[in-house]
Amino acid sequence: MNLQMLGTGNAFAKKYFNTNALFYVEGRTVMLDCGITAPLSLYQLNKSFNDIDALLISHIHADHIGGIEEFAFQMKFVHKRKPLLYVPAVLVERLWEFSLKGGLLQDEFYSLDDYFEVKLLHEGAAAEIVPGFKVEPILTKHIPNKPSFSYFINESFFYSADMLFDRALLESLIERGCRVIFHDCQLSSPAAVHASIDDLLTLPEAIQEHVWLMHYDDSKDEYAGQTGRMRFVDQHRMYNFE
Ligand SMILES: O=c1ccn([C@@H]2O[C@@H]3COP(=O)(O)O[C@H]3[C@H]2O)c(=O)[nH]1
Ligand SMILES: [Zn+2]
Ligand SMILES: [Zn+2]
Repeated sequence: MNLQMLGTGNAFAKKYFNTNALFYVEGRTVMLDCGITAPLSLYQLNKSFNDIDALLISHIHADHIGGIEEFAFQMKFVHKRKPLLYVPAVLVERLWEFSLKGGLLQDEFYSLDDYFEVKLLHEGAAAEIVPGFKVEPILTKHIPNKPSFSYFINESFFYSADMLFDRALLESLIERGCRVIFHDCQLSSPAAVHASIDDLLTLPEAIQEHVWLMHYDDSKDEYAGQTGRMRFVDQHRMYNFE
């Protein structure tokens, strides 16, 4: 499985773009989250939305879903194809009603299904969304009463969406065979709605070695050497994890 981040920054980052990912698996491309900066990042990589086979979303904040209107319009009117959209069932109505409907609703196009082949995911139920790419949605704490999902991929790779520090979850994933943890972070403390670097530094070094930090702000370089055994993920770099 190859992985390339469209961005590695937080919601307000200007240097690193929004934390959104491209997974390349057996000739297919899965996008995990499509934020405001995703269209420009794809363009910089010389890619188009037509290169995406499936979109998977974590939660409803613009740095994770703000690029979907352009994705939908480009697929309908430029590329004339309906891509797969995998969305946790609990998010599907609010994704349309509270976010996308304002732009996408027009005569003849009344719902998400008019733009996407919508497939529902369920918490804790792993689903092979393209061959060789199995995702287990895990409901993780982010904003009170606002569902947000992280994904355990192929029982070996954990991708936090936006989540508060959860030591017990990370320990249980390692016990289940997780070897790579891509985790959002807040560089400064105390953390409000993410895991702070200080939170993550309380993990034993044996777990820190598996942790790659993403969703950081534009002051990231000031934290070089202050992240224990944890490494920062770089935008647009190709990573291979088997
Ligand atoms: O209760 C709240 C809600 C939001 N926020 C900020 O807005 C951002 C929205 O995107 P995000 O989830 O990546 O990060 C969030 C935070 O930076 C916050 O600090 N406290
Ligand atoms: Zn975010
Ligand atoms: Zn968020």
